Amino acid sequence: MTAIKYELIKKDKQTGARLGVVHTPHGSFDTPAFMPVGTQATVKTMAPEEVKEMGAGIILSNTYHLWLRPGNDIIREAGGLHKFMNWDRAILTDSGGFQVFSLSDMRKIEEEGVHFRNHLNGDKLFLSPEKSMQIQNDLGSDIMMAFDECPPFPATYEYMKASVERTSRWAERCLTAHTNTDKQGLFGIIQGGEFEELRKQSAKDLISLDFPGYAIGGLSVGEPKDVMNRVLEFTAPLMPDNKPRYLMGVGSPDSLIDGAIRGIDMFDCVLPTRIARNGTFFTSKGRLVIKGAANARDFGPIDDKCDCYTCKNYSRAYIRHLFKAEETFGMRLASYHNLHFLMKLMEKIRQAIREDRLLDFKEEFFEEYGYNKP
Ligand SMILES: O=c1[nH]cnc2c(CCNCC3CCCCC3)c3[nH]c(NCc4cccs4)nc3cc12
Ligand SMILES: [Zn+2]
Repeated sequence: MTAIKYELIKKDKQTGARLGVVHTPHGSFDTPAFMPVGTQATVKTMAPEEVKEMGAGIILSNTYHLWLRPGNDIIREAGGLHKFMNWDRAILTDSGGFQVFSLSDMRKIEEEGVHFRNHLNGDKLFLSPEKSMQIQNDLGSDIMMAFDECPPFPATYEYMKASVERTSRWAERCLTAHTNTDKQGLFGIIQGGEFEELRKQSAKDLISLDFPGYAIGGLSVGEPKDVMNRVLEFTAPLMPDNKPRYLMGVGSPDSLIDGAIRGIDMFDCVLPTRIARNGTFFTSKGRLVIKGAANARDFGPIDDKCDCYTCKNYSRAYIRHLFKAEETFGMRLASYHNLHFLMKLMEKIRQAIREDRLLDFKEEFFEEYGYNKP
């Protein structure tokens, strides 16, 4: 059987949303799904058991970081990333390319690959489609991402066209280099910025290579949300109906709902754990910054609509104290709640698709969250 299989359960009658299941060698997960990010082989401050109990069937880890530290050789010798980090469900690794574009300013893109400097010690480094496949193979992830260029936003049509054509050539090289083991699935990444012609060309090139799944790249890089939604509107329908669609780097609660409505199945974003570390919480009534003085004597939960461990056992006053005292337990409680909030949001989206009422759900959620406020 191929490493990755997508099972389409049903389509929402109101929108392009679909309910599905992705099957991997390390178990299956329901879609639309949010995938917690574990950049350096850990979902920051969370134990794997906690990530499991909040319902995650897949997490992400980062090829670029793990290649540099501790090194893909050490992880291979440890028996692979699942064993190394004690996570026995699915893992998706990115190609490492995006970090090169977002972390290292010193870089040179050539046909062969990308030359750049190690952001930790300044050493000269080189990453190519073949090198990326070798590292991901050593990590042993269930879903690997093709090596692509995520162009800067905005970019000229000429730059974007040349970039899309190179990304398509790199995708073919990834497929050739990919050991095509039954263990690992390789996803192609559709680029093209906001240009419909280029998105069509990128999709056509990649679909002809018959990947088990596809991602939409080049978004959530600073463009306005209506631009992202417009690009999704004409890009998602270009993608095979019977394969997973992964929107990279998204996102905030409104973007998760808007992405699901346009037919996206998989999402990843560093937001929930990143904002948790400075005491910002997702709640049903919008974001809450816990350090605000108003919370000093608030003995209620972070969110009275939430049933997570944090909200069942600790008050806003206590959590504010932990952050003011720089106690790391505060970051754990915040990470747990924020991840749980997004996992619960995805469950509500899946339920709304089952009931053919995703647009109604969006209205209700946006109203209560405060997205409709001017
Ligand atoms: O075209 C793309 N190609 C490849 N990766 C992309 C990513 C990284 C997705 N998360 C990877 C994770 C792997 C595991 C560790 C954490 C990242 C993107 N992230 C964003 N926006 C969010 C952004 C985050 C930072 C700057 S923009 N747009 C993205 C576009 C691309
Ligand atoms: Zn909670």
